[in-house]
Amino acid sequence: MSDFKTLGQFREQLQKAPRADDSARSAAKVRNVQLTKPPGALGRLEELAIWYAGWRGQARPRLERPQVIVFAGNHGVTAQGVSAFPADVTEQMVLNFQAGGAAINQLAQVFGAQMDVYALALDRPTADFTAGPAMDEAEFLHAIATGWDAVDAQAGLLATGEMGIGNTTSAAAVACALFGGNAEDWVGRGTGVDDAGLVLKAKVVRDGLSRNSNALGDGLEILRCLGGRELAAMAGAMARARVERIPVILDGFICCAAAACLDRAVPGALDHAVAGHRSAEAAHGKLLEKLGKEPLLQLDMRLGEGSGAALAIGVLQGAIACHSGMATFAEAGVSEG
Ligand SMILES: O=C(O)c1ccc[n+]([C@@H]2O[C@H](COP(=O)([O-])O)[C@@H](O)[C@H]2O)c1
Ligand SMILES: Cc1cc2nc[nH]c2cc1C
Repeated sequence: MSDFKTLGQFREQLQKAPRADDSARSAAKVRNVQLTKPPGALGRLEELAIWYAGWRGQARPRLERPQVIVFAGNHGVTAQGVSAFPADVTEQMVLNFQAGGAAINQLAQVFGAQMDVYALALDRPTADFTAGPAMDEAEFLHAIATGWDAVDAQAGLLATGEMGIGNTTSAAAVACALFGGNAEDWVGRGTGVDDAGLVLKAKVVRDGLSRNSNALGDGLEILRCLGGRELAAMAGAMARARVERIPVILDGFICCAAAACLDRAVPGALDHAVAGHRSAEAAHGKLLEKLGKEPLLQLDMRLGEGSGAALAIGVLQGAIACHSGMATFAEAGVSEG
């Protein structure tokens, strides 16, 4: 169980988290070149399997017990009309997740993942960040701790997803605070706002940054002041996974904005994470570039919920199955080139 009394304690856990196992990684590399295929013929699957082997500390790993966690939160900033959908949809979708009716339920099931859903104080939206910080420190720490505790320490993989009407505005503000540029560079259509909605979102992001200008020097402060509970919980879950050496697959724009705050707070904090997909949200590609992560999939999805990350579980399963299951040239009696 987490017992963070201060943000400093959380940061400290992340700073002292273990790194990947270099000897398992090296052994996996040696195995990779012996497998019955032309060198490099499995493309990015090869590096993916080696990355996974390093984090799990096994040269010939199996992917067992993948976990998908969906965190839901409500945002005070929705009162400004930044989403194409009403804020009530957050709670309605949580009921849908719990009943098994959402896209993420189907995808988690297809890839054999356990799926957990956490609704964070939906009846108490965060404060509108154009008027002040979205969360106070206690609320923020509580959301981080919820994410931290939600991770199954026995899981072999974590995919983090979210649900929160208004959260593409929050994520755009976070990204703009972290990486600079104009608000227009970071806002997108989210659930489907029109051109006027885009203009409004950019103004809201600008207002949020100027109202919280004293917070912009630190990744965790940016997440507290401009993020939301579901973003904080995703960051908490990713941090816990890092401590447990559980590899992570990142989802869309909102998930990556939360992740970027961790990376800013503790450089290298995302070394155990790969980008599951590039979503259709306008600035997701740019955010992934800032993170130095090449997405595994690009299917024009813009759902959130962890759906892109869940699909990428299948890619990782394929990579690991080949790496660990294939015969070597020597075993199969196949001539090397
Ligand atoms: O994952 C993405 O890149 C993504 C892009 C656009 C929208 N979403 C989802 O849509 C919701 C936020 O959209 P909005 O328009 O209410 O800000 C939230 O529940 C997200 O899961 C997610
Ligand atoms: C229906 C609906 C489902 C979602 N899932 C994630 N974000 C969402 C937003 C809406 C509006």
